[in-house]
Amino acid sequence: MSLDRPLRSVLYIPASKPRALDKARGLPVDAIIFDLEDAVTAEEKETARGTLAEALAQGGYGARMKIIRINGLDTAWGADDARAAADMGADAILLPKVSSPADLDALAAITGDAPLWAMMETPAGMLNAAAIAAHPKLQGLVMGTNDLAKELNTRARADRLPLQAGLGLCLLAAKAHGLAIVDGVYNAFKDDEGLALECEQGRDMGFDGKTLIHPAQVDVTNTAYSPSEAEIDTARRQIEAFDAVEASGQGVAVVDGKIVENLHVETARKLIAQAEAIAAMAEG
Ligand SMILES: CC(C)(COP(=O)(O)OP(=O)(O)OC[C@H]1O[C@@H](n2cnc3c(N)ncnc32)[C@H](O)[C@@H]1OP(=O)(O)O)[C@@H](O)C(=O)NCCC(=O)NCCSC(=O)C[C@H](O)C(=O)O
Ligand SMILES: [Mg+2]
Repeated sequence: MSLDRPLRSVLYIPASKPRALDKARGLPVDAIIFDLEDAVTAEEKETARGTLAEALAQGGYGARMKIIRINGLDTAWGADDARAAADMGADAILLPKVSSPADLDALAAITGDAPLWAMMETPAGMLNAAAIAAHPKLQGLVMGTNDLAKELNTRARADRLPLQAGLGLCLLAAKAHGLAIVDGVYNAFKDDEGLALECEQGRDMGFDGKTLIHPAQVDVTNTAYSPSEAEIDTARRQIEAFDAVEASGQGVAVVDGKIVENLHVETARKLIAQAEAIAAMAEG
């Protein structure tokens, strides 16, 4: 069920803010999370639902993936959000604070066949990541690193050492079940250097992209999560070299002093496909 679309930049937009909802129509993001949860005050929850329904009915979001984050089903708004979201024509519905597959069962009982995504941001969610990722309606995981840090009572560190166990468990669960997985937000939205470092760490770890809170974070993130020219060049040379040795009956090529086997060629082909998908996305 792996998604073949780019998910480098996944921008949260408070569903209560018409100006931000409009601005996103022109931003080069791969996906949008229309947020009814934490970015919306209790007083605005009901009206935000209507504002979002209007914005989505109006359209204009192009090829960007449209994900609606509802409130938890244990809140006063969750069930109504879920019913409304199922009718808004989004690509997925995102449930916050998923701690077990039963949370997704409860949502699916309301939303029927709609594809689901899960926020991974509780200690129980980390421990149950494999069972959550196996849910038949689930297509993607979003790391909620702010909530996770709060629950774990960690202190913020640039290397995110206190979060690594949780990030790793969720990555393993997503990969084992062919799900998309995007990293948590970087709160200091004016700090491009810190964001670039965190993106690089996330990409090295295997995330498909990063969630964002402000338009100023989009370009840094898209660049960090796109294959570079050097990576594309190496991938092409690996494919060519392997094709050549294979034609002569051998199974191992050497490129830049490193061996290239079948599995490396698979990775290289995936990287080229990713670059092509990004180019197609840019063309709209
Ligand atoms: C962080 C902000 C409150 C800053 O808002 P503001 O001061 O209005 O920013 P700017 O004046 O710099 O905005 C410039 C223009 O950009 C538009 N804008 C701002 N943010 C967004 C956005 N997210 N999407 C689209 N457009 C946006 C403004 O409207 C301005 O437009 P214009 O006037 O036309 O030039 C604000 O950025 C914000 O609210 N961000 C979202 C915060 C949010 O979504 N939080 C919840 C998600 S994070 C989370 O929950 C993580 C997870 O659950 C966890 O546990 O980790
Ligand atoms: Mg959260």
